[in-house]
Amino acid sequence: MPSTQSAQPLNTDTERPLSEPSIAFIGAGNMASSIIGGLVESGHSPDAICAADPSPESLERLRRSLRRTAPVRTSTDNATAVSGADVVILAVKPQVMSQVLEGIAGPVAEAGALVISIAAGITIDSMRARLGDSTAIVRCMPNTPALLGCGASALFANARVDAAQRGHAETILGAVGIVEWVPTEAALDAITALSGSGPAYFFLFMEAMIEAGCELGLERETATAMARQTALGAARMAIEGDADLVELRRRVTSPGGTTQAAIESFESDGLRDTVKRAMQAAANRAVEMARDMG
Ligand SMILES: NC(=O)C1=CN([C@@H]2O[C@H](COP(=O)(O)OP(=O)(O)OC[C@H]3O[C@@H](n4cnc5c(N)ncnc54)[C@H](O)[C@@H]3O)[C@@H](O)[C@H]2O)C=CC1
Ligand SMILES: O=C(O)[C@@H]1CCC=N1
Repeated sequence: MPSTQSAQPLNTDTERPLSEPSIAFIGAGNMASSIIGGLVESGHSPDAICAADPSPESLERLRRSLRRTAPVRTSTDNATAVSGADVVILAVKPQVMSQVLEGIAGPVAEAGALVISIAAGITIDSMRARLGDSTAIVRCMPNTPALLGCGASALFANARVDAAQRGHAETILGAVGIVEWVPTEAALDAITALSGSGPAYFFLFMEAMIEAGCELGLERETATAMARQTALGAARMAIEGDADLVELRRRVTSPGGTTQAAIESFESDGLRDTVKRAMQAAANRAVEMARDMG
């Protein structure tokens, strides 16, 4: 039988590859749990991951979500988790970010860690002001489908981030979906409005379709099953199909048929403008949240 030993050199203290960064998650809620789950399933050593959260309930939910794999390390103290980490992932709500950064600035500087923030609307400048000018920072906007490994994350790095650290950021977020680097930090506000908040738009559209289906006389259970499967099928065709979105739509739309009647109704009701206004509102809110943080 061939040996299954890792080809990479190992850190003899921990038996994990030297190239594998140790990662501290600050906040162990929904997004952190998704990313940790993806990392562990893609082969990252659980003992190279520590999650800190003051809420024992959050830590317990994280442990339960990882019940099929070896447990990650946990702590109720952020500074303890950060100590010695190569990468620190900030996965707390924007409202507590200021207090969190002040508590970990010392250990982050000491470890020379890369900081990756997934918080909406928290700028690199505001983090740098609390962590120090020399801190390597990546701002990331992921989304909740990360939970199923089909997330979409956009990344922007400050000038302190080196090539190896960019690689770490890509590997970590790549464990739960696709990753795109954006050329400016401002582009992240647009990304937040598109893919960060986007899953909720599709859920809302599906809710509206289910309600309309019920009004047309369907049982709710039937309407729900058909709407869900239609969303899945459309998403898969958009990604895996052989044509662009306009062509895929054209193929459903028989001239003078039912789809044309519906599309004309959407267009005359201003669906495209409705979407533009909603996404503008989301992007504006991201900018406001950044201003509130200062
Ligand atoms: N939910 C979403 O769709 C997305 C969320 N985000 C961002 O991800 C971040 C986290 O969001 P969720 O995971 O949804 O929130 P969540 O509420 O599920 O998790 C936040 C966790 O932070 C913990 N926490 C509170 N104070 C803390 C402190 N001082 N130190 C350490 N942990 C603390 C809470 O106990 C909680 O477990 C937010 O900044 C949000 O803007 C980004 C993209 C999508
Ligand atoms: O609603 C929010 O503020 C966060 C950011 C993107 C998705 N959820």
